[in-house]
Amino acid sequence: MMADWQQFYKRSWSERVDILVNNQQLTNAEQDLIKENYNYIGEQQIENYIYNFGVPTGLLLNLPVDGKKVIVPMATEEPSVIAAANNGARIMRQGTGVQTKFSKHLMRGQILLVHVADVRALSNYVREHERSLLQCANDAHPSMAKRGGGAKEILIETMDDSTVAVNVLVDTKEAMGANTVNTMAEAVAAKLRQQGYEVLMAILSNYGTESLITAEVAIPVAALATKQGLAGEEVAQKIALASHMETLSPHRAVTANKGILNGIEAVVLASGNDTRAVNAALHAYAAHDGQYQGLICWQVVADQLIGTTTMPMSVGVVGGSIGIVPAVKLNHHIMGEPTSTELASIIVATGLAQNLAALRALVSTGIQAGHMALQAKSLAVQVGAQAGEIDRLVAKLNAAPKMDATSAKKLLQELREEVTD
Ligand SMILES: CC(C)(COP(=O)([O-])OP(=O)([O-])OC[C@H]1O[C@@H](n2cnc3c(N)ncnc32)[C@H](O)[C@@H]1OP(=O)([O-])[O-])[C@@H](O)C(=O)NCCC(=O)NCCSC(=O)C[C@@](C)(O)CC(=O)[O-]
Ligand SMILES: NC(=O)C1=CN([C@@H]2O[C@H](COP(=O)(O)OP(=O)(O)OC[C@H]3O[C@@H](n4cnc5c(N)ncnc54)[C@H](O)[C@@H]3O)[C@@H](O)[C@H]2O)C=CC1
Repeated sequence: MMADWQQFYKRSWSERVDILVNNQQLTNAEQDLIKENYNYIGEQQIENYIYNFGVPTGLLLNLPVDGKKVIVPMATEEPSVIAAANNGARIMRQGTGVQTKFSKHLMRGQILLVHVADVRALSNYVREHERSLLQCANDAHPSMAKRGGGAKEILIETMDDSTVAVNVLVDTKEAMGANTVNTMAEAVAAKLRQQGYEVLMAILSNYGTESLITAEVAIPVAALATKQGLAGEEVAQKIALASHMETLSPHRAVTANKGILNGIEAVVLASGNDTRAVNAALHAYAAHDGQYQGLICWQVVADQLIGTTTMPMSVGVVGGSIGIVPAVKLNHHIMGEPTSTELASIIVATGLAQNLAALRALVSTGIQAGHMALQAKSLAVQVGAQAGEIDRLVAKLNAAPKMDATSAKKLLQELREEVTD
């Protein structure tokens, strides 16, 4: 059987599908699913391609960011995330909206040297030859310098007495820049090798400490009042307490950051950017003070709830899969063709909206009320409800004392019996 899979990657798509079907004994319905979701572009993007896995995409409406109200496509499989983001944006619109600022916007390429006999001599060499090393980086990808970007600065970082990172800081303009920076870093690595240095590797760092964005939003506390009768002032104070809790407990902070990522990752994915790169950077930054903490801080100042955050955010509006995938192009069009820094601002503002809605729910009704009401549709599908049955089953589930698969199955059965009666 293993023989079938050998050189799988060299087979045509239809041969690959046949091998899969035969070996895993796929049903006709499963085969149809694969065939219906074949996509020519997907086949060019990845290896051992079989089919495109769809992620539902919905809209976050009128996200208030830097004086604009942006329509933001979010790609996520999780119920209630998009409703919550809209809820957060609705509340934020009653305040200042989100204001964002980048201090600088550079990507770091690391050339990692080992067994350096004389760190000071290396340092002197790099300082004396900074201009030619930067030129070497820029010659490896000249178009970036032509558009005003390119390698700008070199930083030496001594890790121990024989291990050194030579960091090349690159302005990648509208691209996220991973491939560009890697190309430049490898060129500088070759030059350092010529000088006799032992280069272990040359690769960008996803920890975007030279690409930090800060964001702030102020909301009148009155805007946080709940339908259930909790006063806005009380909700605001509790949100601030919840935020403080994230500085005390990494267990709580990880969950809060997961909630922030509900929004951030959905926009990163819909915009064709690299979710793993953003995720890794955010988690590292959440621990930059020595203890893992929540990425967003909420405080009550006079009659306002103030949300602030600083996070690394390296995303692009060109490059990678962005220019290739029609749905990604569509999403950029829906957002109004943002620049790379505008997209970063939209992503961070979505994180703020998401976190605000989650914390407001957590400190008032609890998360399950809103979340489970929206989860009901997925549960209905899970237990086998057909298109014409879903809305009625959801209504029954929302009125039921329990919302789980057992009750959903029972209610679906009842619903079908009602119809046949
Ligand atoms: C679910 C809601 C929004 C209900 O909220 P609600 O107050 O019961 O609903 P509402 O009908 O009054 O609607 C309020 C607004 O929410 C939006 N909204 C409401 N419904 C929809 C919908 N169907 N589709 C799109 N938007 C919707 C919409 O903007 C609406 O305003 P309107 O336009 O009516 O003026 C609220 O309970 C909420 O925000 N909950 C938070 C849910 C959440 O965070 N879900 C993520 C999953 S849980 C998780 O993964 C993370 C977590 C929570 O663990 C993180 C953490 O611990 O920090
Ligand atoms: N550790 C990581 O994060 C890694 C990520 N990747 C992947 O790399 C890809 C991103 O790399 P990039 O270098 O961004 O993409 P890329 O390799 O497509 O390069 C961007 C291209 O766009 C061109 N360009 C056109 N107009 C531009 C403008 N206005 N500003 C900037 N560039 C412009 C550049 O010259 C360059 O050729 C993503 O697919 C990512 O998943 C790859 C390796 C490692």
